[in-house]
Formats: sequence, structure tokens, C-alpha cells
Amino acid sequence: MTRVALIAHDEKKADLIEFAQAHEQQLQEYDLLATGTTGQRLMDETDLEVERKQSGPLGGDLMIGGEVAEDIIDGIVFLRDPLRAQPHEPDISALLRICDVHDTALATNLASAEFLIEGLAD
Ligand SMILES: O=C(CO)COP(=O)(O)O
Repeated sequence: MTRVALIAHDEKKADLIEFAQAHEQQLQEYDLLATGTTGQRLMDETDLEVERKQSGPLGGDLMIGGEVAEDIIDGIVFLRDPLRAQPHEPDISALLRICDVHDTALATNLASAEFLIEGLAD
């Protein structure tokens, strides 16, 4: 089954929820996982079932990166906040890097997220 991770920093969570609502029918078909707070909000504000990892600052990005290293994730939408420094920046960099190592599809803004979701549907 297609496995997709959804992650957003606080300033971008509203955008991710809106994106998930707009594509809810498609996402319903996938095995979804998310960092802790993002996952909670997705479950509260959509009808999607989401496997929640730790919150990002507590290691959630690394947990998702671990699955990328196992090659069990098909795509990641990670809406980062480009205007604010994050305390767990090294973990974020590690996730981005491991996606490149494993050639895992990664969208870090809404425009590319639209392409990713379309690509997954093919
Ligand atoms: O910080 C995050 C990703 O780097 C997101 O974590 P939360 O979904 O727990 O807010």
C-alpha cells in the first residue's frame, strides 16, 4: 500500500490541513503517517486515519527518516516554515538528506505537494 508522510511546522499547519482536506478522498486510500502534532490536527480536522510519530522537536522527523532509510515510504509532504529557525534543525536536515539518499519523493511547499499528490495517483 502507498505510504505517505505528512508534516508541517506550526505556521504551515493550516495550509497542510487545507491540502489534506482538498485531497481527502485520495489520501483515504493511503497508509498515512505524520509527526505528532501534525497528525493530531489531521485526525481532528479530517476523517483521515493517521499513524502518529513523536512530535518533530522530540524526534518525529528522525522516526520518519528511519522509515525512508527502510524504503517503506512512497512520498512526503513536509511544509516547512522557511522564516523561523527550528530547535531541531539537525533532525530536519537529516530527513531531507535521507530522502535524497533514497530518492524518496519530497515536497516542501504547496506547489510541489500538488505535483507529488498527482504523481502518486498515477
Ligand atoms: O516539527 C515538526 C517537523 O520538523 C513537526 O512536528 P509536529 O507535527 O509535532 O508539530
